[in-house]
This record gives sequence, structure tokens and C-alpha cells, in this order.
Amino acid sequence: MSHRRTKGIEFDDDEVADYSDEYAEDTQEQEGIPEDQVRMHEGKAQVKKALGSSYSVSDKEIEEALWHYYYDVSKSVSYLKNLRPPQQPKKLKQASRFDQAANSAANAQRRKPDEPLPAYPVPIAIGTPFSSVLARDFFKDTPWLQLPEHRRGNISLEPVIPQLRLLGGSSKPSSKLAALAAARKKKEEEKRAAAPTTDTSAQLPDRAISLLDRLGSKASGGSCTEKNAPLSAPSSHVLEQARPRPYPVRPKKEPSTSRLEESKETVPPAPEATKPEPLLDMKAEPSTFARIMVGPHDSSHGSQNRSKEGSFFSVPPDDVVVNAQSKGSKSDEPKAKPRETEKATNGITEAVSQLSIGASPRVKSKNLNVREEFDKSDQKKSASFVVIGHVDHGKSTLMGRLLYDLKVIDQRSLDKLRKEADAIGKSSFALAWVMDQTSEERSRGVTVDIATNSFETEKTRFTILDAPGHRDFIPNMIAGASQADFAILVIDAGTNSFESGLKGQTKEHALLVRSMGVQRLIVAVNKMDMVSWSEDRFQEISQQMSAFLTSAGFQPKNVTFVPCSGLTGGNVVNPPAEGTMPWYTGQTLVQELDASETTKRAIEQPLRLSIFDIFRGGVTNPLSVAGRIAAGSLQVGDQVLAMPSGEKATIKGIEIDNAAADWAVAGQMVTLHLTDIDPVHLRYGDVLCSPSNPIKNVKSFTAKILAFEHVLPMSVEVHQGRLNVAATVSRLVALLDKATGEVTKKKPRAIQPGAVARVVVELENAIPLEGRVILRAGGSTVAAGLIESSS
Ligand SMILES: Nc1nc2c(ncn2[C@@H]2O[C@H](COP(=O)(O)OP(=O)(O)OP(=O)(O)O)[C@@H](O)[C@H]2O)c(=O)[nH]1
Repeated sequence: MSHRRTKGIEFDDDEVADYSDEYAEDTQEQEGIPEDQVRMHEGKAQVKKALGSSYSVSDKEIEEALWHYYYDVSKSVSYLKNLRPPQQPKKLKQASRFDQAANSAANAQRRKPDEPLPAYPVPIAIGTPFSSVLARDFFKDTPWLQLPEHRRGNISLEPVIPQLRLLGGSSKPSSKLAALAAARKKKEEEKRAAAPTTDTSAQLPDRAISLLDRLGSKASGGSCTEKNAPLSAPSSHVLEQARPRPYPVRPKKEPSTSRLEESKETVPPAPEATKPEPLLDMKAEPSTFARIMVGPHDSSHGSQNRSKEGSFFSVPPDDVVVNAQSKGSKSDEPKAKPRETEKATNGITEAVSQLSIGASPRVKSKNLNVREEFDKSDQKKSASFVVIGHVDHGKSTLMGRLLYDLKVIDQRSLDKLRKEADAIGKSSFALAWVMDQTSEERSRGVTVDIATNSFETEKTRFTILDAPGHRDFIPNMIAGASQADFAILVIDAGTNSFESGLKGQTKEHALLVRSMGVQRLIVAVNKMDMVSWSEDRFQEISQQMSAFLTSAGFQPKNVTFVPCSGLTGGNVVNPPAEGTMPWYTGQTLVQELDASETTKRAIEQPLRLSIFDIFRGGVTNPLSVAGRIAAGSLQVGDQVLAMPSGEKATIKGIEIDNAAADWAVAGQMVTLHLTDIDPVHLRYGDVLCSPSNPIKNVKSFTAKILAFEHVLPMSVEVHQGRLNVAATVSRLVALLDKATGEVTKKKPRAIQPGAVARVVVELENAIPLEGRVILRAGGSTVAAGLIESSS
């Protein structure tokens, strides 16, 4: 079976012959066939009934849910319940007896003198203003107010001031020992006041009190730092070394412009000359280690407000430290000679600072001939495939099963997932959770982003790209498909499910992967257990899909159909159980995967790597990017150019399948550890390329497109891999002959679905683009195209 990725889209007649019909049919179907309308109507009524009046859910939301779950009422109901928690009727606060009495008294005052008193208990009059005088009058006869003078207590409330005990403590020493300590402390303070510069060693014996002092008091200026040297804040030098890195330590987040602001925020603002109130702040200062790891506390938030609120919330310790240090560093006074302990602290921090990430040595290149290295390596073949198909057809479950049966995940891990899935009533999703790992995906039972995993067979190392099936996440599916050598199209064989999928994303996904250059397709006819492993059903689906796939441009020899069940594991890794499919003589899904030929590697081409993922904040590798090398090769020490920013970076390390490598070539999924570049210059979808042969930033392009829907001069989104950018189809240049590509009509008014045409597209921002693009508008895919020229 040959599997070669072609560069150009040659739209043969048979590729597009039936588009018009298919799409005319689809459009009609999308609007809803009568059967659908009946199901929707009935479903809506049932959902409304099940939700009752305590859930405020609109008709549109109910319809969306029903559509999403194929009219499955129970799934829709549980989704909608999660979407909108029930509206709790607001409980009126029960008035206390006291309030009742007070209100009643107030009413009594409003009552005319001759009006009769209400019978006890006093009716509640909510909203009546409280009158303390009247309340007192009301209770004046009660016996517990008739206390003799000498028995009346005097309650005086002391202001709440935190005491200098570790856990607060009471205002007075509660034991003799505490009294002794307090007396000693007082003595010490007096001594200190009398001789502020006396030998500090005299203070050392009283460690406990000194600790309390440090906890409670942050005297500003150098004297505090000096006095408490062993536990004091690090010197300004240390602080300087421990400044936060220019980007926040948060892994796996897309860089954005706001990050610039974030990173600015993390640098503490110039400290104000605040005079902290002594002996009132209970907060311990961060340790030297914490400062080195995290950097100084951001004093820009809250401190001002808090200091206004009262003495308890005086300037936070970190601010005090920063203030003290800035004062210290600005001071013209000669600094006191550092004591031994200070010297030791500084020595350690200097040593640690030398280990800092910023001071990484230059990366040396081994200057390998990567082509030769690749040719002589006995590496296994590597291939990546994207798993596509309509929502809930069982993609994630199938991949979970495959990983489990290949022992990539163990029984214990699966048992744990089963338990977790049981706990939220989604037992059937346990296998899917092997792939779907975010809480949103798990609670909704829907894949949202591309999930990756890998496994090996005897011949090949595979990377799985599990794509979301839901129509809302098609951009993510496109991103996944752009990294794939071939695809598995999963189809639910269940009654009606296959048919619903055809109206949904089954066809759209197949068309998209084909438009993106994928030629090899394995069609997994899944959930065969639900149709009793019926040969007829399998044949029916295979025939219908074959016709469509051929019309979509797949060559029959590159398409294989495999009946299987992800849930039971039948014919995934292991052959089907005895007697289930005696009629089937073909291969298992894994055997089919293994038989797929990998794409020819474009090693000799200039480097192109589209960034699929960005990881920041690692200790040894603060900035890493992951993606598939589409063309070319790279090695440790290489300089790469990031586009569109045009910034250069150096490859500090390469990881392939979690193992370090010196080089990598086209077709491999790699993680690159980068240095010499600020992360703000990198985003998902950016392209790393060779500086000597860079990819162009494109603001407008002319493309040959295959229309899936009507194309007019219109706003669209241009997608390529993880990149997507707002754009406008500004000109319809010509209609082209599908077979020869020759112009059949210039300046058409519109392009019909299924037609091939040349159009000009203007992009909102210049981005690195070449090759194949997808045009989407209003949540649907309108065309796929090949860029012919750009500017
Ligand atoms: N009976 C049966 N049920 C299956 C099979 N495969 C999957 N399911 C069930 O189908 C439901 C959806 O499975 P998923 O694996 O989440 O489907 P998906 O296609 O990955 O869904 P999205 O990624 O959200 O598009 C789950 O309840 C599965 O247990 C199967 O072979 N047989």
C-alpha cells in the first residue's frame, strides 16, 4: 500500500464530481429532515418535563443539547442540569424572637392608643425599623433584667491587637514562665534603647524573644536587618539574583500580549518611603530559599489598602524587606561590616545564583551531518495519525482500549479511571479518559482539544492525535490533522448513529483531512457489539462510505475498513472473540496501522516546524516547544528563526518520545528546549524555520480552492495547523476546470459548492503561510485551498 503525501491538490473529476449533489443533500439535511424534527419536538417536551421548573434553560439550549446528544433525553437532561444549577427559591430569613418583639413594639408605637394589643406571640412585621428604646421597654418586666446593682457585671471590650505570640495568645502572660519571658524582654528592650549599637552578641542568648521580635516587628532601615541577621531578609544582592524571571512560572500556557504586562507586574514597584508600625505585623518573612525560588513578594497589590485599614494590617513583611533594602542600597552611609552569619548566607545565595537559569552557557553544536546520522541510525519508523469522526462515535474509547491492550497503560491506572468515572456516573467513559484528561472533557464526556499519546508496535513508533468530534472544536481537529501522516476515521455502527454522523462531522472530517494532504485512511467501523457484529451492517456502512470517500479524493487502495469495538476490545489489538465475527478475515486495527506506509520524509527541504504546544517555567528548561517537523532537520546548537516574530532562538536540547536526542528529522514529533529568545515572541502555530531559508510572513495570497459551500467575497478565517487568522476573500479571480485547472470563467459572482476556483484572500495580520489552508466561516468549513502565490 503506497502512502505518499502529494504537494499539490490535483482535483480530479472523481474527487469532486459529486460535491454539488452531496452538499445540496447535506444542506437540506442540516435543516432537519421531518424525522429529526419529530424527534426534536418530542425530545424537547421530555427534557422540559424532566427539568421541571427549577432549571432555567432556554428552548435553544435544549435543542442544542438534544442535537449534541442525538436526541438522547437523559444525556441532555444531565448536561443541562450541570449547565444551570437549579434556582433555589430565596428563603426569607426567619426573624428572631428578639426582632419580632422589637418590631411588634415599633408597631405598638404606631398604633393608636385605643387600638387593642395583638395577642401573643407577636406577629412578625418584616421590614419595620428596629428601635432599641422600644425593645428595652418591651423587656423591662422580664425577671432577668431585674438584677441588683451589686450583681451586675462590668464588661469592657479590649481592642483587638495581636499579641507577640506565635499563635496570637492572650494579652497577658498566662504562666509564670511567660511572665518571666515578658519581663526579660522588657529588660532587653530597655537595654537596647539605652545602647542601640552595643555588641549584638549580647542578644543571642535570648533567641525566643528575638524570634518574637522578628515576627512582630520589622523595624525599617538597616538596623533591623543587621540585628536579625541570621533570619533576616536576604541582601539586596540576593534579591537581585532572585528577581522573577521575565515571564511568570506557569507551564503550558499560550503566550499573549498580556503576558508582557504580567511579567511587568511581577517586578515590585519602587518602594514607597512607608514607615511601618513596629511590633504589629505577625507575618513571617519568606525564607531565603523561598525568595530564590519565587522571587520577592509583589508589593504592588493590597499593601496600601491594608495599611490604611488599621494597625493590624500594617505594611506586609515583604514590603518592609524591600523598603529596607532599597533604603539600604540607596543609603550613602557606610555599611556595617557584615558579620560571619551574613557572610555565610551571602555565600550560599551567591552560589545558588550562579546556578541560575539566566546564566546558561552557550549551546555547542556537534555539527553533525543529520542526513547521514539518520541513514545509519536503526531507528524504528515513526508515524503519527489523527483519529477523527463524529462526536461520541467512540474515538477516545477506541484509543484508550488500544493503549490498554498494548499495555501502555496498566490495569491499576484503568481501575482508578473506572472508579473516578463511576463516581460521576460516567462508567462507560473510563477508557475514553485515558485520552481525555481535562476535567471539562471528563465531566462533559466530550473531547475538546487534541489529546496525544504514543505507543510502539514491532515495526513503528506511533503518535496518536485524538481529535475532538464536536463541530465547535473543528479548529482543534484541523490543528491535529495538520500533524498527521494518516487518519483513522471512527464510525459508530449503531442504528441511526452512522446516519446521524453523516449529517454531522463524519463527512466534514474526512474532507478536511483529505484537503490537508492526508491520503491514507483507516475506517474503524466501531461499536460493532451494539449491532451484534452484523456483517450486513458492516457492509452497508463500508459501501456508503467508500462511495463518499472516493468522491472526496481518497484512492480506494488507500482506504481500509476494520470492524471493531473499542469498548469490548474486539478486533482492536486482539482478534475478535470466537464466534463473534466468523465472516471477517481481515486484519485487526493495530495490524492495519502497522501496515500503513509512513510518509516520505522531506529531510532535504528547509526546516519547517509548526509549534503545536508551548511549555514554560521548567527549572532546567524554562522554554520548550513541541511540534512535528514538517520538513528539514535540526540538531542541538542550531539557530532557528521563529515566524512571524522574526526572532532567533537556539536549540538547547531535543526530546523525542521523552528521550534526549542530538538531532531530529522531518516526520518526527519533537520537543525542543529553546534558549536565547524571550517567550513573548512565541505562540501556538508559529513556525520555526531555518534562518537561511525562512518562511515568508504573508498578508495576502492567491489560492486554488475547492469550495465546500458557496464562496462569495466574504469574511473568513484562514486555518493552517494551530494558526488561524481573520481574513477576507477579496476577489473571485476565476472558475477552474476540475481536471485540467484551466480557467473556465473569469470573475465569477459566486463559487458553487464542489467547484474549483482561484481566489484572492487578504489577511488581517501577516502570518507565516505556505501550502494548504482551510477557509472557515460562521462555524463551518467553506473551502480548502492551496496557496499559489503570496505577498
Ligand atoms: N457499546 C459500545 N459503546 C462504545 C464503544 N466505544 C465507545 N462507546 C461509548 O460511546 C460513548 C462515547 O465514547 P467516546 O470515546 O467519548 O467518543 P468520542 O468519539 O471520543 O467523543 P468526542 O471525542 O467527544 O467526539 C461512551 O459512552 C463510550 O463508552 C463501543 O465499541 N461499544
